[in-house]
Amino acid sequence: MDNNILVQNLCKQFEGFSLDNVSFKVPKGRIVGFIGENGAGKSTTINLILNELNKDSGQIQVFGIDHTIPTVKENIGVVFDECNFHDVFTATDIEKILKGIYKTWDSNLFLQYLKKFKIPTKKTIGTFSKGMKMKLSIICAMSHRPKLLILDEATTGLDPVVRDEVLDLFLEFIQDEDCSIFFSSHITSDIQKIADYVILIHQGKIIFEEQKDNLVYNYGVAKCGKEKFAQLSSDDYIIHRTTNMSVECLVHDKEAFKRKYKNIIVDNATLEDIMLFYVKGGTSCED
Ligand SMILES: Nc1ncnc2c1ncn2[C@@H]1O[C@H](COP(=O)(O)OP(=O)(O)OP(=O)(O)O)[C@@H](O)[C@H]1O
Repeated sequence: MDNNILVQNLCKQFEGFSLDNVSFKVPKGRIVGFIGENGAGKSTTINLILNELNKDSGQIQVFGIDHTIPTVKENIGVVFDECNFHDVFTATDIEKILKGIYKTWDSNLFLQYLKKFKIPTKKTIGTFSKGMKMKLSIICAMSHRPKLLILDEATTGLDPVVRDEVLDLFLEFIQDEDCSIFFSSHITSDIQKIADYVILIHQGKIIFEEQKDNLVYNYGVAKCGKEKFAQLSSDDYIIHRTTNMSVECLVHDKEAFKRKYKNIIVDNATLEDIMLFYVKGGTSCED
């Protein structure tokens, strides 16, 4: 079993939205970033994996077995974009509760994380800032030593310094080759920084599942005037969009493109650029 998550032909219909034949995998020892616009279907997919929602059809395996088998959840650490702990509790109270739930709870690890992220043990959560609540949620998800972390917008609300520390913690986590992280975020720079694979979902459909290095090292944005654009072969770019005077094209092999079209400027493409091309569209090359 090479994958900690395997999703095949997953479908879920809501009024006005459908998750449409979604398939992807989260390999062991890897971080997979899940990106897409608001309402694309990221949280729905995550809730289906966690069996918080019932699927209409398709298969979901976690750790090589059906995701509905109760023992599966014991090995998953989950963080949502909101802290679900009650305001009257302290971090120490939360520890007592979670210690009773998870057989693998590691109190020393929990205390180390609290210290590292400067979370007070005796103050009530009601007095915490949003960032402190987020950090506590992440710490709790990791302190029972899960094999899989599922994070839905978990770094939103953290300042850049703390985000960086948390991302380092995630990288440390997958040093154990059995562990994986499935990570949705609107902060594409976080995903660009730590993900091994990137999945883009748009309007309930998977647009691509790609190695991050392929996206950031090989994709590019070519910029030219309308006359030069008219001379391009449509096989050499994926999508184009027209601005007032010029045309921008997303290309999947910037070096090959530069060799063929020596007088056209090609910039590196960030994950955000790539996502915007696919999501906002432009004019696809078939048009
Ligand atoms: N329980 C539900 N009942 C009806 N519709 C739902 C339900 N949950 C989600 N939806 C709809 O499914 C669509 C996808 O929502 P989802 O929360 O999965 O998107 P998302 O990609 O996580 O978005 P965001 O980035 O804004 O969190 C939306 O149109 C939403 O209104």
